Amino acid sequence: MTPMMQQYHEVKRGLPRDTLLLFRLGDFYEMFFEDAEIASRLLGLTLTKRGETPMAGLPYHAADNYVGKLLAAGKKVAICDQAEPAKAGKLVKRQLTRILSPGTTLAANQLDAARNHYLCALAHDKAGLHAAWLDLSTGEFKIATDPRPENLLPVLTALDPAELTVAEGALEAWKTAPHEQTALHALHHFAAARLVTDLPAYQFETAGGARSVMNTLGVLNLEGFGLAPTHPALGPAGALVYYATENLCAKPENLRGLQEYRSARTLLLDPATLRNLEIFASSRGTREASLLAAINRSATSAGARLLERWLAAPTLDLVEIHRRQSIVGELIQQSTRLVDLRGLLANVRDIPRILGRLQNRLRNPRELGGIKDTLNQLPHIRAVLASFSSGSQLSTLSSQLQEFTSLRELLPRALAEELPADLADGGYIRAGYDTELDRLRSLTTDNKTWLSELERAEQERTSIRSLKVRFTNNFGYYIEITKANLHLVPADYIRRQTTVNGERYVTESLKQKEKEIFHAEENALARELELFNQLIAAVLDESVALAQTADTLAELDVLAGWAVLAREWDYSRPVLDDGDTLEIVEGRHPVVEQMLKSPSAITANGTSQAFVPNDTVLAADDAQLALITGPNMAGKSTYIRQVALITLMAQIGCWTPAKSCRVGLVDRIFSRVGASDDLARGNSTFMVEMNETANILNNATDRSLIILDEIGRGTSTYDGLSIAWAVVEHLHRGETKGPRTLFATHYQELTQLEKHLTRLRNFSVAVKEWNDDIVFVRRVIPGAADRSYGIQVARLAGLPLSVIDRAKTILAKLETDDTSVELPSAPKARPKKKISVKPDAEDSQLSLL
Ligand SMILES: Nc1ncnc2c1ncn2[C@@H]1O[C@H](COP(=O)(O)OP(=O)(O)OP(=O)(O)O)[C@@H](O)[C@H]1O
Repeated sequence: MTPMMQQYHEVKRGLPRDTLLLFRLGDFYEMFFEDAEIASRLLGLTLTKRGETPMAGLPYHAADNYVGKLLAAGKKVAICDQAEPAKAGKLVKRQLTRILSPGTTLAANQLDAARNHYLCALAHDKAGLHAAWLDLSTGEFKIATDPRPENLLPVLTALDPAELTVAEGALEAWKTAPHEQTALHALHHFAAARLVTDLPAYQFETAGGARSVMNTLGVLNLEGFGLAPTHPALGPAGALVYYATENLCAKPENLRGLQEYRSARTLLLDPATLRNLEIFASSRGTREASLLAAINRSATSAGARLLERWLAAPTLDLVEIHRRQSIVGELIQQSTRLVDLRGLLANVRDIPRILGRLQNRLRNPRELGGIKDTLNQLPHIRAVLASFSSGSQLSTLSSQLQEFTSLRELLPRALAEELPADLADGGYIRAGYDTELDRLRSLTTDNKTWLSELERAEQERTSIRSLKVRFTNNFGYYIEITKANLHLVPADYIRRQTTVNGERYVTESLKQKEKEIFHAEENALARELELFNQLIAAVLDESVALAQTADTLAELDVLAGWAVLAREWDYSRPVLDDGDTLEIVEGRHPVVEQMLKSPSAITANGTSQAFVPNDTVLAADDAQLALITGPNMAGKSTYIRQVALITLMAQIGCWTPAKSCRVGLVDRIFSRVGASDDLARGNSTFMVEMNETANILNNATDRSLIILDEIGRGTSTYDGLSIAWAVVEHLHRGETKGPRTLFATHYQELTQLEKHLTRLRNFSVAVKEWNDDIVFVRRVIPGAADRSYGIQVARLAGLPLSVIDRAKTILAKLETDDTSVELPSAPKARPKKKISVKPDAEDSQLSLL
């Protein structure tokens, strides 16, 4: 084995398995053996062979892009660089620079700017679920523990980590847990869908975790973060720090602290609800048409990420909600200033991620340029904010923005106008900033003038007018003489190379000058680097203040975006309190409303359908349960979703699409909507529906908001009806109150429950009949619907007329028959009584045949 191959194997041996090693050889990163085969397949690189060794290479300057693709394919990539300048004939030292994995990458082009990027560690024991999560690109670091995994899984799902770490064997243990341990199965379900990295179990021990966390944060104890050293989530936190350190090949330098997340302080949105209500992604999996997209008007990526965090864990803190609302209110008042502010924010760069890279040794001149541009905006932003009334929430926010006077003066003075992406290119320090650098640079320019003068002088001396002084990377400087003039070449020329058209020569003085030029360039680059490092140090000295200012800017950005949104769509400020009512006057669905106005929804004659607003009144102890019936396509699902979305928007501090709205704080929003199946994991549509319903019935409190759409539809009519019925009764079971619930159904029979369940109210979505047609008016009105118009809607959908006619005949027959069933065993205070339900479909069908 060659010494270089030995070096390769030594590095490779130390890597975790499944990690591709990119080994720097000159201007290329090479991969060998199986790595070469995998990478050539994933990246479309040519697979070559040296001897028996398969290899594939990629140019080092394009590495970021290729690595991005490998990470996206779920691979981990180790980068091994040359640790000293190469010398001919000598094996250069090489060292592992960093390992990149989907959860620990920091390069801007490998991260979605508008999304947080979490690495998460999980451990489960008798005391419950312990979790830690870390966004290495911004330094956000949190832990949480909860005896009930169900309380943590919602927020973890919303965070959508790019990578998980668990103790070896944990995944298998969760998978094979006894069937009734549903929490463990949910945990397995959550983990199995992601990239999971196993770590030895001892990395998850609490005491060791506490030590490595303190060590990384540079603190002597965790009291400053309000955490005891025995907090069980310190185990996973330690595992995260260990894994990040391994990957960065250094301690992560940008962790700012450790915060505890408490589920009791946030509105929980369980995973099914996040999906059903299309909070972060639409049902098609795109961000477009999600609630997030509908309410995001941020001008900066840090703002977009903050909004994502607010939505993932809406607060239950009324003071905080009111603070956000008031700032939106102040901004709305001053429309021209709001426009100015947004213009300034658009020039704010991604400071949290820039700092993350600078602190973790990923440095290039453009990052400093980003800081410079942002700092330039600060005085203007503060000036705009100062023109709002003093003593307000906005002025408090403004006071958290620092000015960084000396950095703001230093960076524009030091940095050139155009910045290269690579330090090696040089030229990023402005002329006039440093006299030493200017002197070194002038040597280079002087030398270049010398070269052009040499060319002129040699042309004269030799009488060869085509004589040229040229430069290539391989040969350095030389004099080029064409074939026709070779007889004129003076004796002191030294021949170096023959080309197709002529010969290349050097002279002693040219060789000497070449040395001087290279030396001067090298010295200039070295001086630039020195100055660059001083600038980085000056920036990092302010890193804490910069990070705080960046947080404030992100907040301002989200809130200014909401002010624009509220103006654009005529939103109003909701009233939030700790009561348990929910009143919405003229509420609209934020996403559907925007879609109806989108260019694609505008018809050929230039009109678009307007969204029809509707009211809602719910109260835990009064109108607790709204049962909504109505024809297909009438707007039931839209209506119940809009209530949930308005509530959620209100609780993150956003204004809401309603004329007015009052929300008594909600601790959880649950939803069971539509039919989705999970066939890949062995669950039928009905099973998913029942799982989700079970979760709601087991976990809802009197403070929760529940929306249920067509419960029981996935099974036979009677089974479905009975289940729906029992679910309604269960939700109404409290003596005086229960969770605020909206229940949309096609089971007309359920409307009769209004007579027996005191807190149930019937509503329906009205339609108008026109001959045999129906017209949707989208109005929710009190009282039950009388029929479901399924056949008319089916006709609108284009079912063949013969089928429609036949269906009508069958329906007429079914409706003339009558049978009765007993009410299921009644909850107290309900007299036993018979109500009519549809006849047994099976029998009647037979008689029709
Ligand atoms: N208030 C409204 N204003 C305008 N358009 C609406 C309104 N509500 C619903 N729509 C439109 O009507 C369509 C059907 O609504 P939705 O899916 O809520 O009906 P549904 O009653 O739940 O139907 P089904 O019972 O068949 O599931 C929606 O796609 C939406 O575009």
